Amino acid sequence: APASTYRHHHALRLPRPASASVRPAVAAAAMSTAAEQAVADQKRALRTEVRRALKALSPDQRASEDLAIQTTILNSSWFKASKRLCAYISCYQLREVDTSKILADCLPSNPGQEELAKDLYVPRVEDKNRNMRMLKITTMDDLVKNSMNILEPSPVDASGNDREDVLSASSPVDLFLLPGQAFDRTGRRLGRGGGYYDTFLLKYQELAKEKGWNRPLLVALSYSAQIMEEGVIPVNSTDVPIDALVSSSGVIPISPAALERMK
Ligand SMILES: Nc1nc2c(c(=O)[nH]1)N(C=O)[C@@H](CNc1ccc(C(=O)N[C@@H](CCC(=O)O)C(=O)O)cc1)CN2
Ligand SMILES: Nc1ncnc2c1ncn2[C@@H]1O[C@H](COP(=O)(O)OP(=O)(O)OP(=O)(O)O)[C@@H](O)[C@H]1O
Repeated sequence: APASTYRHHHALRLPRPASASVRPAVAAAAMSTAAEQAVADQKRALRTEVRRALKALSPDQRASEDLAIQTTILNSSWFKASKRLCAYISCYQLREVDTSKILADCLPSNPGQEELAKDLYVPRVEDKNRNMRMLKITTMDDLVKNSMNILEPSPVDASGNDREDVLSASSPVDLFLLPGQAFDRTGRRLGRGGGYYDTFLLKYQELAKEKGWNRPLLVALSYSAQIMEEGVIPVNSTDVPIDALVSSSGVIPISPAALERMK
């Protein structure tokens, strides 16, 4: 059943060293370095495999999946009801599912229409030490290309004011739209290997808990070629499970929260 699988998301499906089985109470975070290394190696191999599969997609195939995924999201009640969200700025060269129509829908289209817009926060990488912030933008003109060729907001706006950091905001985010390399129907998500999103999501979830906020829905956007069979994606204790997946075939709700909020 999806719900129980979800709860056991962090179970490591690897042969464990004998020492681990005689000490079953050992915390996942204290797992042996060898097991963590095996997971890291398996992740790297899977990323290479998926990168190859995505390169084989024709531009037409991609465009049709990009349209179907974005249309599903834009027409959904859960997206329409979201007032504040964090989303990624898709990078075509990295073969990420396009988010441009969704971003355009969130931003105010005309001056004076601000009240119809959603609050939109997008990632900015601060350093190679897994530090990423989510900063508020109000127009696509707020974005500049970084050294990785991904568009991201400058830390200050045109008037010289610091952009609002979502972790300093006084109200919660309703929805996260997440990128990734591979996903499965139990909620596992494989990123690009920087650990940026897992680190950020953990920080956000700690803040939400402290403030007594509802948890946001964590929704990943996926080409069909990125959806893996159960058990293929290796996970460790820092991987944050997703609530739902959107592919060109529609929404795949996974967590109890998604089953409740996305019907
Ligand atoms: N659109 C988008 N923005 C994002 C992310 C993302 O995955 N997608 N990130 C999520 O973390 C952060 C940036 N992290 C990134 C990590 C790796 C690469 C990248 O170009 N990786 C190459 C391989 C590089 C290598 O192995 O040397 C690749 O994946 O092909 C880009 C961004 C924040 N912003
Ligand atoms: N919350 C965290 N605290 C400390 N280290 C972390 C955390 N999250 C991830 N890491 C570390 O970051 C590195 C990359 O992690 P992993 O391979 O899971 O990234 P990913 O899922 O591909 O990336 P992302 O989360 O950016 O999508 C690993 O060494 C992992 O242990």
